[in-house]
Amino acid sequence: MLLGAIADDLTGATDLALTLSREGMRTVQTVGVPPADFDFTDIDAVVVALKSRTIPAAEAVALSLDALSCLVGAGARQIVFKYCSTFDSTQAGNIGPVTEALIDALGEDLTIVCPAFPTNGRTVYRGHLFVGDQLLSESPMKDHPLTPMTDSSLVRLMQAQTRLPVGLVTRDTVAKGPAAVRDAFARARAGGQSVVVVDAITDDDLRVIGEAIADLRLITGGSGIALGLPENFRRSGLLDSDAGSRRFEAPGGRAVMLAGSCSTATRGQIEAAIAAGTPSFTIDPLAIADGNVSPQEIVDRVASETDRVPLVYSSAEPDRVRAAQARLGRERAGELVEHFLADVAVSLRDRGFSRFLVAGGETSGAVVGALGVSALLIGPEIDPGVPWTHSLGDERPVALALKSGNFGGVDFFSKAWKVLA
Ligand SMILES: Nc1ncnc2c1ncn2[C@@H]1O[C@H](COP(=O)(O)OP(=O)(O)O)[C@@H](O)[C@H]1O
Ligand SMILES: O=C(O)[C@@H](O)C(=O)COP(=O)(O)O
Repeated sequence: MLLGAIADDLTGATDLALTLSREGMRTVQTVGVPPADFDFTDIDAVVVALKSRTIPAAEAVALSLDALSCLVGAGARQIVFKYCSTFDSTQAGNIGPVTEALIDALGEDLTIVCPAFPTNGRTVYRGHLFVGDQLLSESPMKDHPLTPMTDSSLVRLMQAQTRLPVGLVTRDTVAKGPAAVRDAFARARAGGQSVVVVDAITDDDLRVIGEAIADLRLITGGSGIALGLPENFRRSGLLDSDAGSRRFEAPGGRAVMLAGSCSTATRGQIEAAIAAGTPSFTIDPLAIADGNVSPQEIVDRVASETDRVPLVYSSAEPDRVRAAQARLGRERAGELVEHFLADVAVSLRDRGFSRFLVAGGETSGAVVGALGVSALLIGPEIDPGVPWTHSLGDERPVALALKSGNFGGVDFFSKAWKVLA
């Protein structure tokens, strides 16, 4: 085992695991901290998926430290703390507190912050995070149900969450190459900074940074920051370039799509799927709270759709989300939907469904947790950042496409099934 990663949500973990496997590392994703008897043989990278993005900071720290000690115990030479490419967090955390705990535990004096993922339009320039052509704070992320992002300055966002002094390495330096970036790190250290935001607007920038961070034991960022890491291990003779990946065999069986993401991208994908004739069932947190809809009722309706892959969704536009939250509270509204969709998934699996497409990071965490999946093998990419996966070590294996809310083209809900066919 060379590289260990701790991801703050499930879809984020899958995104990172896809990058690492595409760059030639034999990668396994675990759901939660692997058990003591987990077999790390023939694995180059392990990505531990937590559900720690929006839980209380102290719990996120404790879980992340557990994951760290497991990964370091298994031999990981480098640790990546993976968070969202849109820096999803609140002033209380959890990116700052977790980074601080990991840097302390590893006894390191410097780490970087780099959520850039240029392929999906996330770029960092002069420390400001862009989503496509918009600043983060002007992007649809300003209306996220759990982590509305209202600032775009990564230095300010990070500094609000940590007592560690935060600095910045700008694109001008990155453009000069890895040695210049390493010099900038040395200057940051000398100036007492232990966290530096690093600009990146292209994959080439990420590969330059990747080379410059070869000796950092802790790296924090989005999946893009992992682009250049496998090459470091190859260069130092630790990673076998011929290591074959394990065969991906998705179980056959009935399929369903479950969406709890309210992102603009997911809502567009739902609209396109419905327009194309997908049987769909919408659920609403207020209806769940009032007992006006039950998982069993939805399961019966889904099971009766035998011609096309049905879609169950709670996704709604910001006004409706705000109305539900005003009555139920932000957390309860989210939990009601997550539990509902998780119950639907479990009942469908009991009825023989074995292929699940889930939209939304928190939603995926809830569904996969309820299905009792403990590890995932990464399969073919559907769209950037989203692969098919299948469960490992399960008596009733399932195929899972776990879509980050913001990812995927407008035809994602039909393309996914073509990729699996
Ligand atoms: N109609 C709704 N009203 C309020 N909250 C909702 C609604 N639908 C879904 N949610 C909640 O919004 C959150 C969406 O987060 P997540 O699943 O991570 O999606 P994304 O990947 O887009 O961030 C979940 O907690 C989900 O349960
Ligand atoms: O980095 C990203 O954007 C994703 O990998 C990610 O973390 C997804 O989170 P959700 O949007 O909550 O699914």
